Amino acid sequence: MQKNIIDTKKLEAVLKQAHSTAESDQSGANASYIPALAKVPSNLFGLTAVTADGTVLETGDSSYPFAIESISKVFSMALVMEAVGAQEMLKKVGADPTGLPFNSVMALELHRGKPLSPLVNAGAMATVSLLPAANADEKWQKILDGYSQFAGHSLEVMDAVYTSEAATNSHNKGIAWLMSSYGTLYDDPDTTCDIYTKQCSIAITCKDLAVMGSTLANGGVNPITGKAIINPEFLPHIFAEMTMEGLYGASGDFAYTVGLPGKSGVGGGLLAVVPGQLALSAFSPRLDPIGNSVRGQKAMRFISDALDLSLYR
Ligand SMILES: NC(=O)CC[C@H](N)C(=O)O
Repeated sequence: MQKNIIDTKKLEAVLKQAHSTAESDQSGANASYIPALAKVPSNLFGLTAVTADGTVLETGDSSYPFAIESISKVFSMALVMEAVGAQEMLKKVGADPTGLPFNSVMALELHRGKPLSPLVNAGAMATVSLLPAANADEKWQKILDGYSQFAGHSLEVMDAVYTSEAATNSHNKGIAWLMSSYGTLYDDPDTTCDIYTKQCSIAITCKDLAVMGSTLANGGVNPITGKAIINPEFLPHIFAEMTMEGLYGASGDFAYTVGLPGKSGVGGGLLAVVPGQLALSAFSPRLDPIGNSVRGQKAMRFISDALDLSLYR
């Protein structure tokens, strides 16, 4: 694929400026509906950029492990498209914003159980349910291996987060069962919700996240390991969906101000991708009311402005 590699000296300087600009913002709060996430030190803040030719630039707390949470939805979407194709994803899960919170039951009710997007909880569980596997263990292994390939090394579940989330995920279980009642979930609801919960509990660092994103930026080839992880034909669908629903009710705001496909997680992670060029990641646990990292969004806005990265220019 055509690469247009950015000036890394400039990128490094901008990353540092973005960090010091966004750092003063102490607004927002850790996610508290998952008790383990409430305990993460709120003041942590890391930023990383990985270019499509594998240069890694980091600043702040970029090697602190945190839970991937909803950013996982992007990588499960990729793995499942690889297995069942883009048309099947579109037909069974959808590709539209819900206009409602990420765990909205009403969004499902309004569309006869169709989740609309693989990037909301319902759609992410539908996505997991579509992954072909002989049993739950094999399915989980496929997901964990797939994410590890994106990151370029073996990833692991954060047990404290998984235990905490599994003990408090009755709302997600309800969503899985509701989809099952509509015929829009394609595997056992409890098993599917459990695998989804586990995928959300995978530990990553800011650097891991930017490497995972750079694999998307680099035509599906991990620029660090050189391994082809995903067929490039799926990338435009992933980027489109990240743009439409990656930050839920703030996706439009993010497209308007940053102009890049993005994805947030309630663990405080945020990913943005410049196709063909680089991926940017942020980690800062304080979230806005929608569930997106406050400093992460601020930093991405700063970097996009400074380097003129919006895809809509
Ligand atoms: N937006 C998020 O990161 C939500 C993920 C979280 N695991 C949940 O299901 O609620």
